[in-house]
Amino acid sequence: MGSGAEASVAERRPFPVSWDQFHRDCRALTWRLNAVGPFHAVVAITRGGLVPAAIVARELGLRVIDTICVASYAHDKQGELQVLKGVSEQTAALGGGTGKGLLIVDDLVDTGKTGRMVRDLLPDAHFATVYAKPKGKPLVDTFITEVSQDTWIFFPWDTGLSFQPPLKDGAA
Ligand SMILES: O=P(O)(O)OC[C@H]1O[C@H](OP(=O)(O)OP(=O)(O)O)[C@H](O)[C@@H]1O
Ligand code: HPA
Ligand SMILES: [Mg+2]
Repeated sequence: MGSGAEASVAERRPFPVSWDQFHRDCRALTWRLNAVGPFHAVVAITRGGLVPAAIVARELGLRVIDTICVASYAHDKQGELQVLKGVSEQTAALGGGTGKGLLIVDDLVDTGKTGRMVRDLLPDAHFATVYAKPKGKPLVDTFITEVSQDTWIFFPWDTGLSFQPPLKDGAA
């Protein structure tokens, strides 16, 4: 980097997360959220937020779950953020129009662009993510694990088991 250009996935530190680890981190997140709530509903930021939202909602006993559907990254490159769908009128009313008492969940904040957008839509909601990078951290109310900005998190739903060459054969 250094030229201002965004690093590709290959240039970043890989941080692979297993299903087990993700589940544990979501449960840890819920412990913190349980001390902050109660919440009327969970709002998942699609698509990555759907998985932690299901686990958090299960742990908190919440059954009203809505989505804000966004599109931005094409694999690792972030384009213009597009809101494809906002929360329903019913969910908006539960949050008094400003999101008070709503719990927004996403898998991570990176640059904070998505976080800023949801904060603009629902300024009084509580925004929680499982992972946070430094640039996005100020936008999140609660998170579990911070990773460096030059890290790329590989989520279990994006990855699969594959052969790893031994270290002595040149594996990183
Ligand atoms: O802080 P930011 O730089 O905005 O990046 C964080 C967002 O990027 C990823 O979603 P993505 O847009 O890749 O879509 P997906 O959830 O459908 O995978 C991730 O799930 C967050 O929502
Ligand atoms: O580190 C990341 N991993 C997966 N998806 C992402 N979207 C933005 N940053 C990341
Ligand atoms: Mg996402």
